[in-house]
Amino acid sequence: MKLKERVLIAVMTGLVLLTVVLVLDVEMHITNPGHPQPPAHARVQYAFRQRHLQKTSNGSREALLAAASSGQLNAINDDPAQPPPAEGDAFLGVGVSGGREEAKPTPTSPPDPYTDLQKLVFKVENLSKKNRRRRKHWNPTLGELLGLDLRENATLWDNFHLSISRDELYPAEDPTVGRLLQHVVGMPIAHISQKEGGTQIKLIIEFADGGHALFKPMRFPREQETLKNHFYFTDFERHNAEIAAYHLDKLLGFRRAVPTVGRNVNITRELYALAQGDLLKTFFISPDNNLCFHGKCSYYCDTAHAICGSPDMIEGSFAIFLPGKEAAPRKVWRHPWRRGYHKRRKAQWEVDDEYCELVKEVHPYNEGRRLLDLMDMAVLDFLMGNMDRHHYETFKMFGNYSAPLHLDHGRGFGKAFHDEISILAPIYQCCLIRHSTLTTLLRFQNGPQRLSDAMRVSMGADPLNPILWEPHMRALDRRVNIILQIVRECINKAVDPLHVVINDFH
Ligand SMILES: Nc1ncnc2c1ncn2[C@@H]1O[C@H](COP(=O)(O)OP(=O)(O)OP(=O)(O)O)[C@@H](O)[C@H]1O
Ligand SMILES: [Mn+2]
Repeated sequence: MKLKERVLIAVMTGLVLLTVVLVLDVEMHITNPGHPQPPAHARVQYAFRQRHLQKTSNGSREALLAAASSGQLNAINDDPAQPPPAEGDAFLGVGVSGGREEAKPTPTSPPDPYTDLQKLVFKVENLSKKNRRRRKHWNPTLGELLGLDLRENATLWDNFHLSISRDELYPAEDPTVGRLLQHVVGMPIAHISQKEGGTQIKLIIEFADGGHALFKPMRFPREQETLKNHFYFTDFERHNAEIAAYHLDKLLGFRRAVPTVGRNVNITRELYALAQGDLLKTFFISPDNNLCFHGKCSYYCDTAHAICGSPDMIEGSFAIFLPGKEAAPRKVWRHPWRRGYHKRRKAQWEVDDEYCELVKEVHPYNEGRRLLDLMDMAVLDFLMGNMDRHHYETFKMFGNYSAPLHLDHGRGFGKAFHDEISILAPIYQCCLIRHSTLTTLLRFQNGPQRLSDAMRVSMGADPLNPILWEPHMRALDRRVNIILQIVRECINKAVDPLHVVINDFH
């Protein structure tokens, strides 16, 4: 093509593009006659300035709330850039997840049904039926221990708190949790404050009805993986991991993770308008005109790592708050398989294959359910790739035979293509697994509903669905198989397989 022709084509293309832009512009004016909507970014700036002026001229809480209710701070509609929650069946469909869906590889060989493990599970079951000395299992609730009855008109919050039992945070079939999570998605926010302790920013949200939740904001899109040169202890927290972990823990039958739900938050109206003190000082408008904040904490609470809206809408996870520490104090335990939290130092369990023998000797792992609970925790953490299990907590009131709480999963689901086998160290070093957990894993291995299918259904109810990037879903199924392989190896080398698979009636 000659130069002259090329120039001509370029000019023509330019003209066509200009016409398209003009037509679109005219159309926008036609659809909004008389109500020229300022662009969303401009509205954010306006609201930010309003709040800033309010703060400097009159710092009183009343003035701020008045400003908020008068609409000055409510000038922003819900962000049109944020799509509405996906339809109920969207999670089943293909291609609805913004390109996250990928073609599933066809398996080359059928999955191993682990018939050897199935037979063993069956045997353990029969044996426990035979020597059924099954004393009535004592499983009190917080309500019972505190002497507080659940009245007819009890709030959903009270219902949840008082029904927490020694064995689990919520009963399997109870509708309260589902209702409470729905409630949290719609409830107006009344107060916010930063949660002290912990490394990354978290807000305590107080709702208009007095209930509380722990809010972790979104930092990255779902497909972003843990940065290659980051350790587990410098990894950024992921709000969607908190949500997914709740569903995973529930599907595994543990019910030890705090119920958590996703919600879109308007930073201007729901955070900035309510922020105070040091937190308020960290709000700013980014060069791209988005409303940001970073709060105060020991990791990533600075301008370079701010949480930014689009332009002021942001996703976050809302974990139902546990009962106050005054009413139901908790005990914090150091996890025996805690990692080094240091860029060079290793923990003892990483260099000592006999480490479990030491753990088995010490309280509270030398009796009761706790050692098996650590095996369950390893299953949960391995499935989501969580290496950040440094401590765990229990309710003091339930004593040493209570289930541990599964808290803090923000660093799960960071590497979809890497399976971190060392997370299973408690299992392969102790060669121990709870009978009910092994049964559940075999069920997911053999279907008809695989773990990823069950997760898809369960998380489909969340307003921020899809919660996980597809490769993480495939990782779940792959990792079920890995756990079963490791249990098989344990059984093959065990003197007595009945010392590996334990039925403790939980
Ligand atoms: N739902 C909840 N209700 C009440 N307290 C909670 C809840 N979730 C977490 N906490 C408390 O807040 C602490 C910090 O939360 P979390 O561990 O999620 O944050 P973090 O920044 O990851 O902390 P860390 O850096 O210590 O791992 C927890 O150890 C726990 O005691
Ligand atoms: Mn953490």
